[in-house]
Amino acid sequence: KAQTRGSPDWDFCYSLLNAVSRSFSIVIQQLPPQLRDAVCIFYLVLRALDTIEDDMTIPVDVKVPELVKFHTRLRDREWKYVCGEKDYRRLMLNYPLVTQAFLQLDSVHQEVITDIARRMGKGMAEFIERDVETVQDYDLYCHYVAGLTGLGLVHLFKASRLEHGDLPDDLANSMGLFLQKTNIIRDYLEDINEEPAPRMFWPKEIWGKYGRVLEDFKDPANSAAAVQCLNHLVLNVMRHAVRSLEFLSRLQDIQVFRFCAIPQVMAIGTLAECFNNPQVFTGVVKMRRGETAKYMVSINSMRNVYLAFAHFACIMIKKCNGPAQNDPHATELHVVLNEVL
Ligand SMILES: COc1cccc([C@H]2O[C@H](CC(=O)N[C@@H](CC(=O)O)C(=O)O)C(=O)N(CC(C)(C)C)c3ccc(Cl)cc32)c1OC
Repeated sequence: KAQTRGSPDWDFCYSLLNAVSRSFSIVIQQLPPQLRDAVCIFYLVLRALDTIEDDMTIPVDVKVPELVKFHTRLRDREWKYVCGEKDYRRLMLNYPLVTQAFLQLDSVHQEVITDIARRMGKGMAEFIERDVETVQDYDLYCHYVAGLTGLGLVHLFKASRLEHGDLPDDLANSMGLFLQKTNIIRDYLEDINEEPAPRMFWPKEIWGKYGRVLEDFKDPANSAAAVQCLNHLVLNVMRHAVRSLEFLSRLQDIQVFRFCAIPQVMAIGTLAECFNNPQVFTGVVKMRRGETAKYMVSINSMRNVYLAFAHFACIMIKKCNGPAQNDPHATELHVVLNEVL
């Protein structure tokens, strides 16, 4: 194509991707060429939208219109909105380079990314003005910020003609909820200590059964109640595991499969670490580094995904039969885990 305004700086876009998504950028770069650039730009576009949503120094009356209008900026070569910290700030400062690359994508890919950015920005704006109270709010918020990403990716897979199977919205949505809810659970301490103002997404309908205010769980004296709340939330997210496996089982391209499966395996590994673990309230619980690397190379088949899911499900079942045996939700988790198995 005749480059009307200089060719996009793809090296810069991929260096930004490496900066903002650590291990995951490697998996994106292994995608087939007809999908790789679209996913790289989709990731950076969503990361920019997320950076605006996350920046607590932006006044609400400025942030809400910015989020709602974000999708109209995708074609504006001059637009940038400098906010956020560190590598995310570098993304926002250099955002016109992302726009230049976005405008080189196939028009179908541009349309998918624009539609998701529009719906996500609108959803984020809705939750700037109200908190996550009920479990229904929790599912809706996670649908907006993560489920929509899953839906958009399915459209990109189809447009690139790499996937032809039936990948319905509720399965794609579950892929997002499984990842987002896991992050929300894992990041309790990081989020509640956030300056200048914490933004918490734990649904009050659940945590309200275990404490008066979310901060109560930071107090070691409330550790038993905090862990019971944590286990209740792990049970809630594990309900999406079966749909996540169903989605993965329908994929046809091996690189698309790895791209989708690796984050899901990391998520259930994180959940197994977090379940019944009081350290969630004193530090950030992560999978052991060696385990992450092992799964990055070994997740090449549905068989290996089942083995990984079964491995982590058994870790949680052992906790249900051991230290968590008196936890009211451990019994129900046992049922959900047996479904996974
Ligand atoms: C079918 O759906 C998917 C299939 C494959 C991957 C993802 C999903 O996985 C990463 C994985 C990732 O980004 N991992 C990070 C670790 C971390 O940030 O915790 C990393 O390894 O650096 C992730 O976390 N999110 C962010 C959301 C969950 C909000 C969607 C994400 C953001 C943009 C895109 Cl294009 C994709 C994803 C999917 O999205 C649901």
